[in-house]
Amino acid sequence: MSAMRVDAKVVMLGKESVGKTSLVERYVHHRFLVGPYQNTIGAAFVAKPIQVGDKVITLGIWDTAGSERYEAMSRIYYRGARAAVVCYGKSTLGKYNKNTIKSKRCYRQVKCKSESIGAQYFETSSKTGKNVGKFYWQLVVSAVPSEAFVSLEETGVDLDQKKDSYFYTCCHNN
Ligand SMILES: Nc1nc2c(ncn2[C@@H]2O[C@H](COP(=O)(O)OP(=O)(O)OP(=O)(O)O)[C@@H](O)[C@H]2O)c(=O)[nH]1
Repeated sequence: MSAMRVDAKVVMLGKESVGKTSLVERYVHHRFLVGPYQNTIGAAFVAKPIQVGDKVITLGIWDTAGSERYEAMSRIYYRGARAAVVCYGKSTLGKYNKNTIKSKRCYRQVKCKSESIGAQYFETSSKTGKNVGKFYWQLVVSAVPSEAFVSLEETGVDLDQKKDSYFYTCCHNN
């Protein structure tokens, strides 16, 4: 059996229950799982083939467990990753009234933090699918090495977009 070729490894990070698995599920299986919340144990791997022009590119996604119990293990999954996605849950921030000063300050802090490290910032909803496609396309463009694309011009990939490999994603997990 031949080993699967992965063009780019990406890692999903973030605290427990912020919506990492749901974001992967929405993209890979086009679904939103309802029912009792099941926390990830250790980490889960999923390979997602993507058609880019006439070539298929494979994104290897490591969905790490958010529970502090697995924090030491998560570091193993960073190694060799071409992009890291730091997820945080809107419900974590939104437990305050959205318009309170405290809540607004939290939003601003996350955006400032992402800007300060040159990360790209997205707000997504795995339930409705809002912004998920856009977010992953940007992730693919940033993470997949240029040589893996057949012709960047043909596929419409803008090389200028290929500089940032850190992402902050606010998941609408409320
Ligand atoms: N309404 C809504 N709920 C969401 C969304 N994304 C996630 N959730 C819910 O938030 C809870 C946690 O989602 P998960 O995707 O399992 O979270 P996780 O970050 O993978 O959690 P760990 O595996 O513990 O690290 C689940 O009950 C989801 O149904 C979303 O976009 N909208």
